[in-house]
Amino acid sequence: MKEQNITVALRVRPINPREVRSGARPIARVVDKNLVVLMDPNRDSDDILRAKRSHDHSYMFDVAFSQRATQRDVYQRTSQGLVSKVIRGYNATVFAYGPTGAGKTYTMLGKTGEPGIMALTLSDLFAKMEQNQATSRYRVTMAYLEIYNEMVRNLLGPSVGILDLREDAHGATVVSGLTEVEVHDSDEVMDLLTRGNLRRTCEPTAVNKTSSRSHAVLKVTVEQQSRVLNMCQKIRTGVLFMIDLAGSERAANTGTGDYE
Ligand SMILES: Nc1ncnc2c1ncn2[C@@H]1O[C@H](COP(=O)(O)OP(=O)(O)OP(=O)(O)O)[C@@H](O)[C@H]1O
Repeated sequence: MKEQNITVALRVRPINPREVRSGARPIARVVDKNLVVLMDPNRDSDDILRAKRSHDHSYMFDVAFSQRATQRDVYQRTSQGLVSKVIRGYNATVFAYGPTGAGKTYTMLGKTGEPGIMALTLSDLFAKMEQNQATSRYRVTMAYLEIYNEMVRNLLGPSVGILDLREDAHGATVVSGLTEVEVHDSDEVMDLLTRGNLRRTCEPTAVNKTSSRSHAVLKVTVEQQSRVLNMCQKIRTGVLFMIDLAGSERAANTGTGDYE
């Protein structure tokens, strides 16, 4: 894929048994890796009078995934390239949005045996740092928070308190009191993510019985310093944000595509 600063990807999730029972059928078709056709749900090939009035719509993305795409396919073609950049001191953000039940949490977090983008990214990050151990020294910290009803909550702290947004001395917005934990391998990260997720605010919606009602933000900070003795050697810091936004029920019901 051509080098660019923003990649927009679309993933079509498989239709679920409940939708099949209610008479739904897939209308999104991924054509040619980055073109998605939304077929007119009212299209009826037997109805000759209306055949010419079908309102299919085509949309282009940087990359599009069909319902057959695996978690690793999605990771490799969206986020894998960011790992070496974050290690070199660049900042990057990966976020998922879409209506409730679209598959954001599945894509970002995954489930047992099907790890999502967060776990796959961190696992590669640690593997890459291991390869560079001889020449570089690293320190990795992570923080995990949720935003629910306009309130910021710490998902890794000893207790789930409400945190304040403040400005630091350089005018940057910071979350005051956010727990930053130093991590040493991807197992440790997975353990913290799992514990943090148990604290997330969940509530069933009409279309998703395991709906996460909050935005979850994972912040991973990588500090890198050369082992070659050089007094002028600066520490390079790269920050990776991975965000699972809460999906709007209104968007799911109306197909407006907006989100809360
Ligand atoms: N690509 C997929 N393959 C298999 N199952 C999927 C896929 N995408 C989503 N699902 C399943 O669909 C259901 C809804 O997905 P998920 O909870 O990720 O939606 P969401 O977009 O995060 O919704 P919300 O905004 O309500 O939290 C879950 O049971 C999830 O496991």
